[in-house]
Amino acid sequence: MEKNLTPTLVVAAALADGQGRWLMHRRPEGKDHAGLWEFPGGKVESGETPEKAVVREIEEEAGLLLDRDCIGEAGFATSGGDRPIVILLYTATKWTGEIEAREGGLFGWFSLEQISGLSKPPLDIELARQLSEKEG
Ligand SMILES: Nc1nc2c([nH]c(=O)n2[C@@H]2O[C@H](COP(=O)(O)OP(=O)(O)OP(=O)(O)O)[C@@H](O)[C@H]2O)c(=O)[nH]1
Repeated sequence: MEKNLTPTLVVAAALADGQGRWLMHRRPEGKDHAGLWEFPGGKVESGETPEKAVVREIEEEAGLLLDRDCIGEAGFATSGGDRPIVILLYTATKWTGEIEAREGGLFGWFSLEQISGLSKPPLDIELARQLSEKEG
């Protein structure tokens, strides 16, 4: 049977604290990329727009409700292989709520320079590079 090479669409958000720091999530044990730092987010569900998905994922994962009017496009990255994915990265500057690691793992605020030194999945290296180019 032919392989399904249609990529899974993943959305992620770079939340800005307004002082040059960005929110990163260290993935919990037992998930893909456990222990690595990435931009919080997840898979777009069937019938959902990417913007709606990023708002849903950040609430599910971090307990923060993003203001949809303050979401911007920051970049994207793609991977091939057996399980191809496309990740769209958004910036977010406004939200309500307090950070809570609802699906485990750990959250932290980092400068772009610190982010470049964190252990990240391959696609996040590219996303962080694009974010630095745009916001650095
Ligand atoms: N959320 C997120 N996922 C990323 C990033 N970079 C990256 O390679 N991924 C990969 O993209 C996929 C996203 O899946 P996820 O596990 O976060 O999404 P989800 O919560 O909807 O999935 P679930 O069905 O496993 O609960 C994972 O394989 C993850 O490792 C990133 O910056 N953010």
